[in-house]
Amino acid sequence: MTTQLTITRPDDWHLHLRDGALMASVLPHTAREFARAIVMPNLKPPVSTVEMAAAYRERILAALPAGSDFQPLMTLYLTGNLTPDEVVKAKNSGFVHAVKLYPAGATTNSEAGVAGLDGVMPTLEKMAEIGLPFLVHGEVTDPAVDVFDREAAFIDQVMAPLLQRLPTLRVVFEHITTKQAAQFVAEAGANVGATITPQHLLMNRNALFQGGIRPHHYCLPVLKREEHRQALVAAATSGSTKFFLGTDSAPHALHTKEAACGCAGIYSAHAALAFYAEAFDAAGALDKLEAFASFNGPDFYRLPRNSGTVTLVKEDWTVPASYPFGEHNVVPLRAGETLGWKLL
Ligand SMILES: NC(=O)N[C@@H](CC(=O)O)C(=O)O
Ligand SMILES: [Zn+2]
Ligand SMILES: [Zn+2]
Repeated sequence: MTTQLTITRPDDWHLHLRDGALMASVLPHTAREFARAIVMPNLKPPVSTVEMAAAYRERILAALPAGSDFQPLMTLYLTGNLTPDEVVKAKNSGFVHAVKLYPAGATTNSEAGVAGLDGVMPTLEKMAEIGLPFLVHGEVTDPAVDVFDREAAFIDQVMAPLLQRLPTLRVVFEHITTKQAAQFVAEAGANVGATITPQHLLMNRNALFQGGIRPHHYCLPVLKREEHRQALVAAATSGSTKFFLGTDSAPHALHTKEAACGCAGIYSAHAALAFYAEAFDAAGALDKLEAFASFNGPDFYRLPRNSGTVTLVKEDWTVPASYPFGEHNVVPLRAGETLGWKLL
């Protein structure tokens, strides 16, 4: 039985850091586990220009714990105003690594997103030309589509037509949650990859209603049936280079989760690698964790792999009931429960 695992220093390819005092509270968790992270731009107002991304990056760097060499990799929020010139500027900046699609109304702070892709085709064409990755929250927003079917519908209605139109566009299908998405990505060209979160590897939708309603298990895309969880585990542990680590750690203050209309987002940054180790261990695939966590992401983004290592040990520890989050608190995934893996 494996009791200790040393891997190349990993990165988180999908992270919400928020801003200000909230960011300062959660940033140390990510900086302890990861060398770099793709920082999502869904602030209010959204990070929609290179100038805004530069300023946000400076705020993150200023909030890092002393001695940390963590590097935030910035992204731009796709609004109807993002021009082809601005994506060229982004690519040339060296610190903006992608553009993010939030279909309007699909998720937290998506109001500024686009309703469809027709109006932004010149911008997407420019991205395909210069090789700037397009990160996609892949859910349709049509209220007539069942919430559990919105990702599968997105593949047929948006993702497949987009790639037919722009076959060389580099696309990351973010936080995939279904067997349809796993299969689509596996069968697509080398320009298409996907991130997978810890919660979608560890839980199915029963976790939303385990003995009562569980707001801290609610995220978007919402947890799916067990068959989908199994397909995601199979994809992550398959050895395919198309799938990589992206926690989608998305902190919300306790009172906004435990509410009549609670926010979507699961906080996992406090124990991200422990969660992935648990999922890969359960699948008997710990030997596949390093490529998923530390190689496939940088290779897709055409960035160097990290040097240095981190070590995980099979050792019980108890997750706190909450962590400070600015002047509030955030309830982490598995709050008050025991985890079997620990980052040294
Ligand atoms: N995943 C979530 O449930 N929430 C994310 C937004 C997102 O990634 O869709 C957030 O910013 O809170
Ligand atoms: Zn999303
Ligand atoms: Zn996200």
